[in-house]
Amino acid sequence: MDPQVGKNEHYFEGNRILLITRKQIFCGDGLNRGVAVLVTDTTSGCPSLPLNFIEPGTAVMQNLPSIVCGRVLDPKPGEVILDMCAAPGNKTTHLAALMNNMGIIIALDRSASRILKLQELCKELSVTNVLSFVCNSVKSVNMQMKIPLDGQCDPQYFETGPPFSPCCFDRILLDAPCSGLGQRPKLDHINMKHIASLPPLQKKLFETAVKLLKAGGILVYSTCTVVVEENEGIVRWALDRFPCLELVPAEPRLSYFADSEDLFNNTLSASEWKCVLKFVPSVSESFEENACERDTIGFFIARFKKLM
Ligand SMILES: C[S@@+](CC[C@H](N)C(=O)[O-])C[C@H]1O[C@@H](n2cnc3c(N)ncnc32)[C@H](O)[C@@H]1O
Repeated sequence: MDPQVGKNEHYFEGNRILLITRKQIFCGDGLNRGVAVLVTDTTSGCPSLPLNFIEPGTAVMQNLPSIVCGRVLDPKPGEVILDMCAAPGNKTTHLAALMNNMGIIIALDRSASRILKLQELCKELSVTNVLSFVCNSVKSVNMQMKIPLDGQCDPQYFETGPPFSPCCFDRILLDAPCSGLGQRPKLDHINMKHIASLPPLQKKLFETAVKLLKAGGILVYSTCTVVVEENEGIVRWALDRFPCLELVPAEPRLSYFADSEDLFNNTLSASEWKCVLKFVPSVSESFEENACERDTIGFFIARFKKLM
């Protein structure tokens, strides 16, 4: 079993009994504690979990595609890993577990409050190989710097934080800021201007990742959205722009991923779309038997190898 526990988002849909009202929570005397909404049954059929289901410090709840993401990066003990948009650290801590706490993970995020959460999570889970920094990852490379040969896997070299010299990471996870439209519906939050601003930011982060990656290194790009411009569009752009990159199969390939060519909007060739993993929420199937095993949030994962 993965060190972390996956759960799909349909857990939240179903019948519930309201035990404490919103007004009582926010305008009350502060004495209303405990369960506010009792879930009696869910559309997925998944049972609701008791509050103390997970002993603190032993595991983290994550959706299935997020767990697959760590497996696709496939970090090895002793390697130097960069997690470019790391907070609150769900994937970072998974990577640390996969590395048995050996090697170095540099975790960056531009949100100071979220980096604090990442640090708390690392402490709670006894993660010891993560160095975290508040940083705009677009600026995490300095092309003038050179990594000393003996600094290749030396925590001291990385302790001072970004910017780093080019070509100093074995593997990089770019779990990009995205529109999040693969998550549970949050239609009231959709802002077209914000969505349009994301691909340019994703491209800048990607470009920095390519510079920071060693020759022979692995770069995993992921989002929790279903927007083509943020997924296949970024892969197309990256393959056209960086001849040093090869799209390689994202594995493990689970039966959950959407396996139909038309889902990829002709942005990728047939051989390219076979390499990426696209998870699609299959709402129409959610009442069928075992639906909760196949259904996931919308998620996209692509794996690249830097050839030179
Ligand atoms: C999808 S979330 C990351 C989730 C995280 N990987 C996890 O599994 O817990 C995207 C993150 O990107 C961060 N972010 C957005 N723009 C950034 C930038 N320019 N540099 C670094 N982090 C950024 C956000 O603060 C947010 O925490």
